[in-house]
Amino acid sequence: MSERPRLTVLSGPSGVGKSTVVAHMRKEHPEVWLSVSATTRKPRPGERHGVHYFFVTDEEMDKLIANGELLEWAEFAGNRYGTPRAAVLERLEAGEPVLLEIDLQGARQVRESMAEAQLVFLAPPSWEELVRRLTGRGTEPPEVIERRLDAAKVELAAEPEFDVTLVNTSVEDVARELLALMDVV
Ligand SMILES: Nc1nc2c(ncn2[C@@H]2O[C@H](COP(=O)(O)OP(=O)(O)O)[C@@H](O)[C@H]2O)c(=O)[nH]1
Ligand SMILES: Nc1ncnc2c1ncn2[C@@H]1O[C@H](COP(=O)(O)OP(=O)(O)O)[C@@H](O)[C@H]1O
Repeated sequence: MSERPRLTVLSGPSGVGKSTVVAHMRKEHPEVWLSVSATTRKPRPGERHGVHYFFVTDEEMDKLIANGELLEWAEFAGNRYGTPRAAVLERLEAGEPVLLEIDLQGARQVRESMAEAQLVFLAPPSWEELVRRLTGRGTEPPEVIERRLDAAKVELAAEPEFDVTLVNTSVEDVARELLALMDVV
């Protein structure tokens, strides 16, 4: 039996390329299960309920938290995000690799509650490139970008807390490295 951790957390600043890397990886390995988070953020064009996120109201999020239905949750740049607990535990019990794409505060909570989790930090090649990617994505207005860049400074400083750092220069390379860390290939 594999000794590798089965729960992998991918974190990194907004705009570094987490979603892009995960989408690339799952195109070739659809068997890799990614947890779908609940969020109070409004959907971006093209985002679908139940696929990218479960888009919930503030009241619904209050209930999920109060009922202990989230494995972890955090407020990020003015919205709340959380990982539904039941689906993750089901997959882990079935022995399947599980991937969470969550922020630094969430990663810290997972480390506390699941010591066997593997924490992976996705870093940008440079600060300038991070700004370029976040701005170039064109999904947020300037004041939201500013807020996310402030959060990015805190997240970049926390990189040493992670087990592994991958630098997102090439999406293909990072996707391959992540699969290897998850013991999928
Ligand atoms: N703690 C926590 N963070 C999450 C969760 N889902 C998403 N996030 C993080 O929230 C941050 C903002 O996500 P999002 O609004 O989709 O922006 P994007 O990452 O720039 O595309 C990112 O760092 C996500 O990884 C979750 O369930 N829990
Ligand atoms: N390795 C890369 N090289 C160049 N651009 C990238 C790379 N990875 C992602 N991007 C681009 O950067 C932007 C932010 O990526 P995204 O996956 O939305 O980031 P995140 O999920 O971390 O917020 C997108 O426009 C994406 O196409």
